[in-house]
Amino acid sequence: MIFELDNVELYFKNKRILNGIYLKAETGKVTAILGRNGCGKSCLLNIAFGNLKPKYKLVRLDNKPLLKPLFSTKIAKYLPQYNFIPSEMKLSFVFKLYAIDWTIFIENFEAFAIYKNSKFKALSGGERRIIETYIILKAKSKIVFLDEPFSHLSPLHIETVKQLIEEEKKEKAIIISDHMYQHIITSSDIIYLLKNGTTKKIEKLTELEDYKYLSEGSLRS
Ligand SMILES: Nc1ncnc2c1ncn2[C@@H]1O[C@H](COP(=O)(O)OP(=O)(O)OP(=O)(O)O)[C@@H](O)[C@H]1O
Repeated sequence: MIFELDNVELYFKNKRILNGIYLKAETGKVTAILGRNGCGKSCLLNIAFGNLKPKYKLVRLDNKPLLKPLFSTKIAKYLPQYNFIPSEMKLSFVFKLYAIDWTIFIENFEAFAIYKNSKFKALSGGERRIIETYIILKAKSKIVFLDEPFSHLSPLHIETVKQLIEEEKKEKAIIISDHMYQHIITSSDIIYLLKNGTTKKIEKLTELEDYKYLSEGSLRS
């Protein structure tokens, strides 16, 4: 599947946040969006998913315009920055709801075995993030949006999530945004930099320094 987002213009009051956006993601690839705080990455993901209505936008799936919100097609899953699982919900129920195998999850995340009958609120911030990221990555879909999946995770868990992304991308188009640029660089196939409201496709990593997203020499360290 090929997902394209084109011609986006987003304003809040009179402030222009996004203009001249183009983004393409496809099955088998991880497409990343990098950019400074407040540049509009979350807005862009929300627009792509259909949660946020801008002044203009064009979404194409396999070259055909999509005229309804992407979420209504049920082919996409979206991990927001905030927790989306109700705090009173038991983990066993969450896994049943999304038709995800608890046993396989425990093979990857042994320490979570004790939580099967716990409520979501009993977990730490990072543990909640792992559950939500795992569910969004593993649930049935063709397109996955991940807004900051690495934040709050310890290094080993980041590596496990990166492996999951690598496995799931075989059957899905994955679009990811995160500030942990080293992890983005190692786990993505295509990178867009969001700057001054527009996307720039990064052909060489040094462009991240040229466009002042990274300070000079960051890529050498
Ligand atoms: N509902 C809203 N009303 C007004 N302004 C908003 C609203 N949502 C976002 N903004 C503004 O739009 C801009 C982009 O916000 P967004 O959350 O997309 O940034 P971001 O790149 O995801 O930032 P971060 O990396 O810090 O999470 C910011 O200047 C923000 O203040």
